[in-house]
Amino acid sequence: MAPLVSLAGERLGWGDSAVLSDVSLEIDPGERIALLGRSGVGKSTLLTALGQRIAGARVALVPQDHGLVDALSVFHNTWMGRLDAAGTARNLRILLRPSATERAEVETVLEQVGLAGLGRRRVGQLSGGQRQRVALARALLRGGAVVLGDEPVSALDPAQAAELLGALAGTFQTSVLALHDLDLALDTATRIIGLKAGGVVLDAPVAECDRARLMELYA
Ligand SMILES: Nc1ncnc2c1ncn2[C@@H]1O[C@H](COP(=O)(O)OP(=O)(O)OP(=O)(O)O)[C@@H](O)[C@H]1O
Repeated sequence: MAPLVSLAGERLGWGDSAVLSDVSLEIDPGERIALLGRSGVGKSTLLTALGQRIAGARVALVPQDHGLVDALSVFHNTWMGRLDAAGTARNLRILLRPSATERAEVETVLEQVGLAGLGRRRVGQLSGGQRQRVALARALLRGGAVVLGDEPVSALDPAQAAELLGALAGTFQTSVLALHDLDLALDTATRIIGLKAGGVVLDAPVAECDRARLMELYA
């Protein structure tokens, strides 16, 4: 089985400045990877690099800042996940007058994230947790083989977080999710990648990880 993406001794960063050095890893279809490490260590940098390098698979993103347009409705922000599936004319028509089918498709994912009935609400009027759930709904509507998420459930309570990670697992075969909740990582991932001091210092199946080992990433 060919890996989805393969990095070999790569230096990752922004412009001339390296954030991570000598990064070597392969990600296979079906893996559920939790990406861990202290704030600023380079989790977003690695996720960005993976998003740029995964070829031949449809990828959905849940960015840390949610990437929403406040002035638009929940429906429109959710539909953005599908913008690439239609031409400009159809997208403009959907922006102005979505069909019953398109509304129903969006409502299905809004129900999955607990936002049923809020399609007409402006995103600017939502709470932080609701905004994060719109970003998750957009990824679910987009669908595909892979989801890359940057703290995708950080604004949710533990039960909601577990439920929505389950929804992602039900839609996407492969996931790479930066998480800060170690228990959630241990409960939901198949593999843990830990970053520290400019590199990957842990890359192991979840069965070989426990809380103490993960805590070393934050020491
Ligand atoms: N878009 C960007 N342009 C330039 N530099 C960036 C960009 N994103 C992150 N950086 C820099 O890369 C370094 C690593 O940041 P990154 O966001 O990857 O860490 P992180 O582990 O995701 O942090 P956090 O947990 O706080 O989100 C930081 O020094 C940051 O300033």
